[in-house]
Amino acid sequence: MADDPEEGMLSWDETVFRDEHVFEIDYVPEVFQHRESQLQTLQYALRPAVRGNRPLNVMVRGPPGTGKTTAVQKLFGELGGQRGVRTVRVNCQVDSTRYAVFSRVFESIFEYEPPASGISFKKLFGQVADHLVEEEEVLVVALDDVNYLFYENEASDALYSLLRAHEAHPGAKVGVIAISSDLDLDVIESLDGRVQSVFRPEEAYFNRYGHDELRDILAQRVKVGFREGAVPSDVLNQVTSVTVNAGDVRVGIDLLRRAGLHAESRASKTVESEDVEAMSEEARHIHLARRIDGLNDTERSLLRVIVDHDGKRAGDVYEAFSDETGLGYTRYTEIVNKLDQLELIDADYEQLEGRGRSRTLRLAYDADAVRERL
Ligand SMILES: Nc1ncnc2c1ncn2[C@@H]1O[C@H](COP(=O)(O)OP(=O)(O)OP(=O)(O)O)[C@@H](O)[C@H]1O
Repeated sequence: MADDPEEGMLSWDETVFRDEHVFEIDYVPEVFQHRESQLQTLQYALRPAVRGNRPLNVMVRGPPGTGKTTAVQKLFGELGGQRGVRTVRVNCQVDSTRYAVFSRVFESIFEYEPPASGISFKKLFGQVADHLVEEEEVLVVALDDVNYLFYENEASDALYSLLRAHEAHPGAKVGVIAISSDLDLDVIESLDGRVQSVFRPEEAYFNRYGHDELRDILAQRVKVGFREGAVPSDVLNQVTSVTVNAGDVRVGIDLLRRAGLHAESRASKTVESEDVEAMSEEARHIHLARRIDGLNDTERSLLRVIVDHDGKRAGDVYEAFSDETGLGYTRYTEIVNKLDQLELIDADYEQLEGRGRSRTLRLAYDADAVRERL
């Protein structure tokens, strides 16, 4: 058999994976290590809900891919089983207005979507609150990626309504977990004074994982996701290094999956260093892909225009943008600011000779990499 050229090769129906699903974004890992203190803070804050009382609010912060969403999902998984507690996670990247946030809560409670138009916010809010009071349910809302509510200038209104629900509707008990991955955004400071006075949250900070923590997490994913022996330890080390540099577990998880598929395309039973190398570039761009996915058509149009006018002055870019979309300067500036906050572009002021200050718009990524994902 030693001479068999087929040895070590995959046949067409074989795979290096045991369970490929564990590499998908909606997978909630069974083993969740290295977040004990953050989980404790969340548990402490939410415990009153189990006893029928209003929980403490929590501000969860930390860079992308540090387990914030997963921690909340894990706790919600446990809490959701308790009578009298309703948990709702809202992805503010998708639902980025107060109305959309409450629609999501409504949908979770009544199991159908509220009519898209024709129902006022007040009514929507009233129905949610009445339900909580009548059913004696405590509501815990996680506003995931809450930074997007700030970009749309909806954060103060949304939080105000949630936090003061009990004033308009006595007996309604609502707690909020606000999750932000935008470290430049001072959430509390950016809220209106009227909201600041009622939002004094507990804080849970999710720092970046260190090298060894990342290796543990990725090793665990390899264990459940790959067949035994398919990922040798030096390959795992290589994936860990790429992940440490990116600082986001997602990069490592995505890289493992892609490297596995690449190995399969070579009909190899094991993932090798060359598979990781071939796929590293793609995995590093995972943030870029995610950020672009969250943009609407107009925002994409502007990004496309900037790709073609990389490094030009804001005024010149505006002309091209307005030719294409017919939109005005105010809307244009709002979108520029959003793309800047998302770190897709750098919009920095520069002193121009004799003309005062002007902003220059530069892509934060390689133009081809952006174009491919638009
Ligand atoms: N301690 C951990 N153990 C196992 N998997 C983890 C751990 N931390 C993060 N992950 C995984 O990393 C990925 C990203 O985690 P998660 O979505 O929770 O991060 P996040 O901090 O909410 O990111 P973002 O701010 O970008 O939304 C998920 O696939 C998650 O399963």
